[in-house]
Amino acid sequence: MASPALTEYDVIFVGAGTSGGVAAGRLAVADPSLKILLVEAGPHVKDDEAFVQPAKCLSHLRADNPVFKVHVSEHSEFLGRQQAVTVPHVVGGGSSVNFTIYNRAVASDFDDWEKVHENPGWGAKDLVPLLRKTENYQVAEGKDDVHGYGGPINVSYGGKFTNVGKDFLDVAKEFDKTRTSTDDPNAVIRDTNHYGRFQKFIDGKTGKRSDVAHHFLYNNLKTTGLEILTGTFVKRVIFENKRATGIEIIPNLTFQPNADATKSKVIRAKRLVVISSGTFGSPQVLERSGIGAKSILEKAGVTQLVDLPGVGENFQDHTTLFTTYHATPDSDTLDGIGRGDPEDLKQFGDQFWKDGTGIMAHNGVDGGIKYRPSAAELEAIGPDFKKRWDEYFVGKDDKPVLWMCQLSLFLGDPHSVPARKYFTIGFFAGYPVSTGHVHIKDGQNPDAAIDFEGAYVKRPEDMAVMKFGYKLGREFARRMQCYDGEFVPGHPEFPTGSEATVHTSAKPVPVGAPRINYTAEDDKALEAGIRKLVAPAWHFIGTNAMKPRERGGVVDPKLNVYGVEGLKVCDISILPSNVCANTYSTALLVGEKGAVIIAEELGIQGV
Ligand SMILES: Cc1cc2nc3c(=O)[nH]c(=O)nc-3n(C[C@H](O)[C@H](O)[C@H](O)COP(=O)(O)OP(=O)(O)OC[C@H]3O[C@@H](n4cnc5c(N)ncnc54)[C@H](O)[C@@H]3O)c2cc1C
Repeated sequence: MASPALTEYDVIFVGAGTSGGVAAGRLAVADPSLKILLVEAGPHVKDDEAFVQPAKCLSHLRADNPVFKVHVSEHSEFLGRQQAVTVPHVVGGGSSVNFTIYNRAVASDFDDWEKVHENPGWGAKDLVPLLRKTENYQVAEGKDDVHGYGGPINVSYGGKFTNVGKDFLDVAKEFDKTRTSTDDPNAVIRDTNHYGRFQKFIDGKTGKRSDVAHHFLYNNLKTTGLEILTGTFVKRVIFENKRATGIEIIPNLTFQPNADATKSKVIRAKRLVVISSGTFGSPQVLERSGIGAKSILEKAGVTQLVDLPGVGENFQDHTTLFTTYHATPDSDTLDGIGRGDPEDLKQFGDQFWKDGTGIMAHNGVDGGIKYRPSAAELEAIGPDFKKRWDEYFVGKDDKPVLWMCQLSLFLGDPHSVPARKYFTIGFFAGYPVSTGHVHIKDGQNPDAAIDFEGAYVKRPEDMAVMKFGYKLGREFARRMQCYDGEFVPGHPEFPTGSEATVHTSAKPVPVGAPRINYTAEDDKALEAGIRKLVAPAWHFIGTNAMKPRERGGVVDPKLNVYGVEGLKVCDISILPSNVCANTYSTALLVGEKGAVIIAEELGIQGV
C-alpha cells in the first residue's frame, strides 16, 4: 500500500479536489514550512493530455472510465427509473475533468448565504474579491473590477469561436429582441438576461485546461511542504476527546490493485483535519467517523460520536436537459475528438501543441444566457411555479430561473451514438426545489454502495421550469443554420401527427417562423420525456450545509464541523443554497475562503 513520507503532518486534507486543492496550495505557498498532506482517492494527472487538453473532456464520459465512480439512486419513484451520477476521483477533482465552462454565481446567491442562512462574511461584498483573486482574465486585461487579472486560473474564450456558437448568438439577436447581447455574460454581478459569448477556464496562451492540479498543487510541490498521496481512501477521521487528531487510510483497489485493503494506517494531524472530498465524499467521511444521524450510523455499524442529522441531507444539483440535434457536416464540433478519430486527434492535437489554438483548446460552448422570464413567460411556465417565483425570485432581480447554452458536440459517451456531427442545447434549472441525500450503508468500506437519492424533478415547480426550457431551447435549435434535424432518442416521444413531432431529418426554419404549438397531450408526453431524459449537471452541492445547527447545519461560517474540534469541511458540500451557475467558479471560491479562514486560525500571514 502506498504510504505518505511522514506519520504526522500539520494539516491533512481529505481529498485533493478543487476547493481542497486551492486551500492547500494557498496555505503551502504562504508558509512553506507547513507540512500538508492531501490524501486523494484517485490517480495523478500531471501533464496527461487526457486531462490537460480541454476538448478531451468528452473522453472522460466513456462508460469504462476508472476515474469516475458511479452512484445509482435507488429512489425511482419520481423518474420511474434509476438515476446514475458519475463522480470524479482524480487529483484536482472536478477541475481536472470538467467542461471548463466559466460561469459565476450572481451576487444575490452569496447574499443569501450570508443573510438567509446566517453566515457572516459569506456575502457578495466579501466573496467577489476572492473570485478576483483566483482569476487571470485574459480576455481584456484591467477591463473592470469584477474580474481578476493576476490569479493562477486563466480565463479566455479558448482557441476558437465555433460556427455553431456564432449561429446560436446570431439567432438570439433576431429571435429575442427583448434581451440584449454582451461579449461577457459575467461582467456584471447584479444583472442577468444577456446573451453572450461564454468564456472558459482555458489558458488563452497555451490552450491548456485551467485546473487546480497544475495551478495550485503540482507547481508548488518542490518549493513547499505539500505532499499528495494518491489512490488512497480516507476511511475515517480519528478523534481524541472529540478533537480530530488524524485519519485512517486504506488503499483504493482501483488504483492500487495489489494492495491489501484489510490493512489500514493511521496518519496524525497536529493542527487540523480538513475534509474536502466533495458533495458525495465528505458526508460519507463524516458518517464513517461517527458524525451524523443515529439511525443511519447504527444501520451502517458505526458508533455515534456527534448527533448531526444534517450530514448527507440537502443534496442538490441543477436539473438539466441536454437536448441533442444533428449538425450539418460543415459544423465545428468536438465529436471526432470525443470518438478518438485519428485524423481529428492528429490535426487538432498538432495545432494545440503548435500555438494553443483550435478546437482541442475548446469545450464546445460559445453562446448562452442566464434567463429570467418576462411576465408573459411566467404565465407560460404556469401555476405550478408561481409560489416559488413569489417566494424566491421576486425582489432579487439578478436571479435567473435557468441558464441555457449551445454545445458543439453530443454530450454523453461518444461511442453510444452514430458517428456524425451533433450540437446540443443544454439548459439548467438554476434553483430547483427538489433535494435528495447521500448516506453510507457500510461503515467500513469507502468504496461500498451508498444510499443516494437524487434531486431531479421531484417537485412540480421543477418540472414546470424544465418544460419551459425544452420548448425554448428547441425554438433556438430549429432556427440555427447548422440544424440538420433532431436526434430522436434525445427527445420526448410526442403523439403521432402532433405539431411537436421530432424530425430526424429537417432543415432550419426562418427566424420569424411561428413557435411550435404544444397541446395538452404534447405537454403530457413532454413530462414523460423529461423524466426519461433529465440529466445530472455534475453540480452536486449541499450535503454538509453551512447554516445554524438547529436548522440542519453541519458546519459553521468558519467551516468547523459542529460538535467537534480541529475538523473543517472545505468543498461545495457546504453550500446552504444553490447558485445559478456551473459550480467550478464557486468551488474555487470556497477554497479561497477556506484558505483565508484556516490561515487566520493558524496564524499564517500572506494568504
Ligand atoms: C464531468 C463534469 C463536468 C463539469 N463541468 C463543469 C463546467 O464546465 N463548469 C463548471 O463551472 N463546473 C463544472 N463541473 C462542476 C465542478 O467541476 C465541480 O462542482 C467542482 O469541481 C467540485 O469541487 P469540490 O472541491 O467540491 O469537489 P471535487 O473537486 O470533486 O473534489 C473532491 C475530491 O475528493 C476525493 N475524495 C472523495 N472521497 C475521498 C476519500 N474518502 N478519500 C480520499 N479522497 C476522496 C475525490 O476523489 C475528489 O478528487 C463539472 C463537473 C464534472 C464532474
